[in-house]
Amino acid sequence: MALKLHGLPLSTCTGRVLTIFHEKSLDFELVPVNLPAGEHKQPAFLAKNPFGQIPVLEDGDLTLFESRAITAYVAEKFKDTGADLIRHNNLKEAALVKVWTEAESQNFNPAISAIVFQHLVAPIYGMTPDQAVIDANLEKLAKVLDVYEARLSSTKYLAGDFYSLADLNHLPYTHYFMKTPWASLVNERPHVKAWWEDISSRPAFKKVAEAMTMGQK
Ligand SMILES: N[C@@H](CCC(=O)N[C@@H](CSO)C(=O)NCC(=O)O)C(=O)O
Repeated sequence: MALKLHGLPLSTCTGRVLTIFHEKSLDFELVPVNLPAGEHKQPAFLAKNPFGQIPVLEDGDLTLFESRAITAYVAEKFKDTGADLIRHNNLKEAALVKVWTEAESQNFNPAISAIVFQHLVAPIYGMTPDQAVIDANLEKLAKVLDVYEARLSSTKYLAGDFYSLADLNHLPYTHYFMKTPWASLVNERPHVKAWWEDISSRPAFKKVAEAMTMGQK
């Protein structure tokens, strides 16, 4: 068993890696990390990821952290297995996958992750959601989704007319966002809505989504 993933099934960033594992039908071992007990801040885990966060992937003597770097590694290593997620035979398509993968990390993620944290995660830790933070990030997310709506009116997926790593990296946070009172931000944009329904209905993600609940239905 070469692939050992340290994380939790309900974790968004762990979910990115679990999703590509299923897209490629890879064997792997999921090693739970006890976040409530602070295991991820202990020396043994910090030796794997000095930033003290999940997920971490161990593949033989290679240890990786940062979920998007991990999904890119898996997509490259297993580029001839299962779905082609990085378009390695087409330089232009591969470049557009990189553009929209960065767009997720740099523009989409900061806004959506703040909303999901405040609304779903903070209460788990006994904290009151900060509505001002939510409102500010809803405004940012709306602007990002306007860009997505325009893009998706000309291509089926973000990088082109093919599903790619760029779409995959969006799945976990959007899954939780759709459980918040602001799912209309996606649903009121027809191309974004159709894109979300398409990518979230892929069998690989449906398997992962089953475990992605934070107490709510
Ligand atoms: N940029 C990194 C973020 C990892 C992260 O936030 N991990 C969270 C759980 S993800 O839901 C985490 O480990 N939180 C605990 C903490 O930060 O202390 C990545 O993409 O891997």
